[in-house]
Amino acid sequence: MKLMPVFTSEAISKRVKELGEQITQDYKEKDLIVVCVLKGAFMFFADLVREIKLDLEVDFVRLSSYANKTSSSGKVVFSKDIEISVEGKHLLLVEDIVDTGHSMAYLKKVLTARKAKSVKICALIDKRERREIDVQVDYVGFSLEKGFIVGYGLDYAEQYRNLSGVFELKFN
Ligand SMILES: O=P(O)(O)OC[C@H]1O[C@H](OP(=O)(O)OP(=O)(O)O)[C@H](O)[C@@H]1O
Ligand code: HPA
Ligand SMILES: [Mg+2]
Repeated sequence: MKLMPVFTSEAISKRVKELGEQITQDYKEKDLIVVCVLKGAFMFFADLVREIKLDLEVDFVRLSSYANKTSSSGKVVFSKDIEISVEGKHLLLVEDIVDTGHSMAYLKKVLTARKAKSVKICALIDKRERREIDVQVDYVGFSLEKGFIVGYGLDYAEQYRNLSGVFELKFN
């Protein structure tokens, strides 16, 4: 296996700053909860919330997909739910990558049903090729057509999450 550089840590931090500025503008005077989708988003989330210059709350969710990783059946459940009551609050879901779209579609549906005032999605990477559900990614760090991506929180078999940059994993 080989790691091919895709985004350097410098490029990521520049983009995270821009996203933070945009989010800061959009959520002025609003009750905001920023939700980290574990585990992959932990690093992006930690950097992003520091670039959002607003009073906000943070919470964490973990989803587990019953699907095997190559062909998603779209079955998603919580393995850790958020703890803050979302009713009347604006939620920003922070993801590392949107791939088939099932995880975000599920989370958005469930949290909207709990009467959140709004539910938006911020993803470091919007990967288009395998999308199965049309889910709107409101804040996109980077768009990619395809490739298996690791680093900056993203894993392959739980490895590579601690890399500072983003890489494409080449299997041959
Ligand atoms: O758009 P989808 O096809 O639903 O896939 C995207 C999700 O899958 C990965 O999570 P994973 O289940 O690997 O958990 P992890 O974040 O703990 O690695 C990734 O981090 C996203 O959360
Ligand atoms: O490209 C990816 N990398 C890591 N995890 C993922 N989960 C869905 N797609 C990916
Ligand atoms: Mg993973």
